[in-house]
Amino acid sequence: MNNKYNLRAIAAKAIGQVLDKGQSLSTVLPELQKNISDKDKSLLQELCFGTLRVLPELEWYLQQLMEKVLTGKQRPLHYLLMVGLYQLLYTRIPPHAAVAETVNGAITLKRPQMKGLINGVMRQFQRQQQELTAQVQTQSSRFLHPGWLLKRIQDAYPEQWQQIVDANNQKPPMWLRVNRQHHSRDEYLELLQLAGIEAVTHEGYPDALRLVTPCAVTALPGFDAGWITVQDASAQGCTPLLEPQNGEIILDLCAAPGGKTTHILEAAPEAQVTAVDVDESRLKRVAENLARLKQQATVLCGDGRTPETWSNGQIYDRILLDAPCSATGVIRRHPDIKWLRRNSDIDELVALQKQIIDAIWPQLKSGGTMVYATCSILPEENTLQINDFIHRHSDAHLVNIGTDESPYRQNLPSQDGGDGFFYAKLIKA
Ligand SMILES: C[S@@+](CC[C@H](N)C(=O)[O-])C[C@H]1O[C@@H](n2cnc3c(N)ncnc32)[C@H](O)[C@@H]1O
Repeated sequence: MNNKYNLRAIAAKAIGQVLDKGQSLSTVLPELQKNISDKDKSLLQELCFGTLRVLPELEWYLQQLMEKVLTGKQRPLHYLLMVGLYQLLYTRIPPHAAVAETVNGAITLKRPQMKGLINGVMRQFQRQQQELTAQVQTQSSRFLHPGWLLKRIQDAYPEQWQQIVDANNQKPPMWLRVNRQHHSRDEYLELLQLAGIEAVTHEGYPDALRLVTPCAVTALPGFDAGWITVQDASAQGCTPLLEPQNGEIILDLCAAPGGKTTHILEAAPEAQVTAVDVDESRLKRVAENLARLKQQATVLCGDGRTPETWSNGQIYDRILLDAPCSATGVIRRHPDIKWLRRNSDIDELVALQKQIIDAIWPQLKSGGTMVYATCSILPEENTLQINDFIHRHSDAHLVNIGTDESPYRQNLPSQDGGDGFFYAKLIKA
């Protein structure tokens, strides 16, 4: 046992902050990861992301194993038990170590008197594991999604919903975007091979490489020098559709943390790019990403609904609007989304997207291109949103980037492919 800290107790705290306080794991984890070793950081991440990924399953086991689930002041121990069961089910940690560390977590959580209970529940689970894991397969909790979201996915994709849910429940692949200012994708693939790192290409995304086994960025050749960026393949689809050209004035609206700003500048280094986002703290990451890639852009804090407050009347040649959305296409990367989002959020997000796209459209020049993108798979935020926009704007012409059936492109998450993502391309008359 580590005397300095107990990782299971830290994971239980993180899960409590997500479920009880509505905070995202990406906000909570950096603070809790301070003062722990790099090796332990990755185990902590695995425990937190993994537990939140399979939460309904763990909840169901605890309901079977305990007469009354722990509430109130004892609630952190409920989360500790979840972390404990997750280890037994989904990690290679030897079961005796998983049990011992979880039991010790009760001391760190200042409930030493509960050690016996934790030990008892964990051991009972071990005894009944086979039976319980078979039974859970007959429960709706096996889909690992909240009921409202499952229903929305089923309604929107009656044929494909099961595939989508399966993909959401997987661990995400790690995709890289090769900076073509330094190397072609195939040159970088060779550098990876020389470093003993296996990767594969994607036929739809010319700059993308998927690592067969995810690894730390520090192990990747030239990460600090900006040779590559970690970015999902689908997110890499925006820039080729935007077709940025050197010398053009381009707006990247809703830009933080800058994944697409930097891609635009890799494709058109002489473009004048303005990156705007409403969230000041997220904008710091845009500046950091630009610095790592040695790129220049104007970075502004502003609300997309009120461009008159920050744009100075500027008219743009091209606009990328990567709209705030439900993030239902990236659940495998952020499993906490399933427990942070509410059904009522969707209507609010649809209203916000509508306000932003309506407000920014007048800032696009005649003949200019706008790409509207989301990492959502819900039609309300995507096809229906843009259909509605086109009906209200006679000067908006849709470019067919999809199929004979639909002019849009809707990617669904897939195990070896990209995240769920939507793109629409509009030209202004
Ligand atoms: C999908 S994320 C953007 C990801 C980013 N484009 C990238 O590639 O790294 C959506 C962003 O919209 C921003 N946002 C939300 N509401 C906004 C608003 N009213 N005006 C401008 N930005 C907003 C959020 O702060 C968030 O950073």
